Amino acid sequence: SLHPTSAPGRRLPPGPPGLPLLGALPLIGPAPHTGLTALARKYGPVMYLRMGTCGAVVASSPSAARTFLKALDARFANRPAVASSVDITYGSQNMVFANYGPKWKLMRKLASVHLLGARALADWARVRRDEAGRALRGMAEAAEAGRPVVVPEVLVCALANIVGQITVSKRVFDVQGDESNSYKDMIVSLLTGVGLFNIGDFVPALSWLDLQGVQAKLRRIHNQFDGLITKLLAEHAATAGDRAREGRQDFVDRLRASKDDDEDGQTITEVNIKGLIFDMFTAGTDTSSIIVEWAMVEMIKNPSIMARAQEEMDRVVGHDRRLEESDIPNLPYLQAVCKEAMRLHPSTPLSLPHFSFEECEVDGYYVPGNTRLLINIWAIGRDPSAWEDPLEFRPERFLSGPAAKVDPLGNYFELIPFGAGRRICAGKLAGMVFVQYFLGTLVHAFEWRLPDGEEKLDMAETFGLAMPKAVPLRAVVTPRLVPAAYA
Ligand code: HEM
Repeated sequence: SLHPTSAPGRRLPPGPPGLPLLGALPLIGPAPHTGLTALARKYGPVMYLRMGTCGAVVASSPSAARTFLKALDARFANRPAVASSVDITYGSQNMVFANYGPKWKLMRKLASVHLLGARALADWARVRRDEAGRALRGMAEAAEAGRPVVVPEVLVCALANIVGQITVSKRVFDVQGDESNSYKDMIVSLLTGVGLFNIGDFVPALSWLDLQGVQAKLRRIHNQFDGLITKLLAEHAATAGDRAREGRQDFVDRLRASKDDDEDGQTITEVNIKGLIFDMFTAGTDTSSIIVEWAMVEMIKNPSIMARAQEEMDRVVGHDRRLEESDIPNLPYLQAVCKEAMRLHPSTPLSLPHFSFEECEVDGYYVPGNTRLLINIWAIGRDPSAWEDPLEFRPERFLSGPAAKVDPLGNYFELIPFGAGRRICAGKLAGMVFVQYFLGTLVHAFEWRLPDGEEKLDMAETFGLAMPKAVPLRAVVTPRLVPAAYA
């Protein structure tokens, strides 16, 4: 049998019985993070679910996450082979879906050295500042014209332009002429595609129920996205001379230059380069935007939190200039708001799926080989035994008391928006900067209110891989700084 429950001494972790063919899938429901949270209340923080042909363990408490992402980290450091990874990520030749091995290690190292590590991040601060400035100008224009701003659109545009510039020296949302729309469309369908294909990662039931439609969409998105990357790379090659003259290398230039740097006999291929560009656009834009959007929603809902954040900024930054990244260390309340948004609204509520090829023992239970691991980051952030009044948005909890020492970077298992262990988010430092800098900039530069007649905030979540607000936040903004700060 695929599930050797009856073997002596092989007791699986507790879990729901489920149906013969689908296993526990029908019990999870359309919003898997909440469905799995409800199941964990019944079966405990380490659960085993039979799902079709492949079982899954689900970790739903800080200590269960520690068990899997610390003690058993290496064993579970692979990714399951799912339709999405095969169809959309060049057969898992990117970083996000690569199994734990020397090629993954090399891609992670190169991404850290050239793009995402602390030094590389400091190198391209200018790009972030420039894009934040453009976003501010666009919003100030909307304010003048009496138009509401759509927060996730502003953010995704800025973040995709940042990622485009640092990877291939291109502002993907700002191409002149006819090309502009097709770039935009491709990026947008790519981003919605992320949600789409990842439903299948976690809940094969959904792709099982709509198998044909999903597969067809996946292939369409892959072709569109591959077309975009191919085009970006062709333009990149055509402009290589200009960049060489200006001494300005982007990520792809640096990857190409490192091609002879074999590590364990590994070489970065052209397909790996495409896969890495794919990773940066998909993993690097929506994730940060979602957290900033939810933080804005919570602050508009709780005016006293908005007021306290603005007070702090007015004291530290003033009204004569816009907020800079160098101000962030002096803005502890802003930092606390970001942590609280990451706790209640983690952008990937079930992280990314991990996978173990080999069997192992967990807390005296037997976990078979070829098992997926799901970490319910969403449930962990709301765990009542780890958090006081877990459902309340209260940034103050990070200023004093037991949570004051907690950071979200994988060191404290009660707050792991980026995951933890060796597969922790490769862009966690970039994600922190994006969230703090863009949220800070938006809150410092404008007063916020909901459009007339739309004063009721809809808090519904959508679930794909990522968890955006179901209804994008639209708001009316009024500048609160001197005009020169928006120039
Ligand atoms: C606040 C923003 C972000 C959040 C909350 C976030 C969250 C996550 C999570 C939960 C994972 C899965 C960890 C695991 O498998 O255990 C992940 C993986 C990853 N993230 Fe992020 N992320 C963010 C921003 C970024 C950015 C800005 C980039 C790059 C530009 C990025 C690149 C990646 C990559 C490449 C992986 C795969 C790592 C691997 O498989 O080894 N992320 N992220």
